Amino acid sequence: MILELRDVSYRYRKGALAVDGVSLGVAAGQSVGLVGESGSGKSTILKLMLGLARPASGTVLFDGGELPLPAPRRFRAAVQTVFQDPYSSLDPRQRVASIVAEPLRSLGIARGDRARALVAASLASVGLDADMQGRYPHEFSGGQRQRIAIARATVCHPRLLLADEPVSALDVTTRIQVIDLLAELRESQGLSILMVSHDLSAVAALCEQTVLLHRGRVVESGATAQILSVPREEYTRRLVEAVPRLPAV
Ligand SMILES: Nc1ncnc2c1ncn2[C@@H]1O[C@H](COP(=O)(O)OP(=O)(O)OP(=O)(O)O)[C@@H](O)[C@H]1O
Repeated sequence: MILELRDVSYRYRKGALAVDGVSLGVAAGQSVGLVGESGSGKSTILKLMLGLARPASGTVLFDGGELPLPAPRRFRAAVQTVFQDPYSSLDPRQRVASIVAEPLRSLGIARGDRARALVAASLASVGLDADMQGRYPHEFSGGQRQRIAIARATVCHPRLLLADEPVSALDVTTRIQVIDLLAELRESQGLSILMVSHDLSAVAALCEQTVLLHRGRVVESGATAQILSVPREEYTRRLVEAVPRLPAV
């Protein structure tokens, strides 16, 4: 496993358990969807996986060893993130080239010509022209902004991408394009993906494995196709029924 939670629990101050004995992991080459209704604990699990919160009990493992906090550089080079809102996640004062180069700078991976070449390659891999590098985020649509965010997250060739509702803020057509792009990067770069979503159809289109959360607990996990075709839990059935039209898995 690249990243794994083992029997992890977490409680916000004065609150009930937001994450209650959760075990899940992403192995090399795997794509996992983390699905659940609002408040089920998805964001908290992402924080725990990123080393941004310390579990009350249980262990977060990176490459089989306990993840030290703060997360070390080798973790940050291996695990990158894409967030839901492509409008707030890109610094409006920076040009695209500088935004995409950020992980190369902060992780000390590359500078100068080498960095420029990596940025150009990363933009090409998400379908953006090299001449867009000098522009600012406000000049782009939501879908293009999410492509820029994905270029930034993959410029340092991470092994695992944690995507937090990456298509929820996009319209339906753009959603499909961004999911297709993530699937393409998974194939071409051998990228593992953990996608958090409340939308089972997005998960069905990208993730072979699904983990279903309800009130901080895992209620189902396994092959996505299996979970969608034979939902065992009433909660899963409700989520499946809430999806208007599922693409073929
Ligand atoms: N900062 C916080 N302080 C106290 N309680 C919190 C905090 N953040 C989340 N919670 C609680 O923890 C539980 C899990 O929330 P979490 O945000 O992880 O769920 P989620 O599945 O990501 O929801 P959403 O889809 O709405 O983002 C909820 O009961 C929530 O109210």
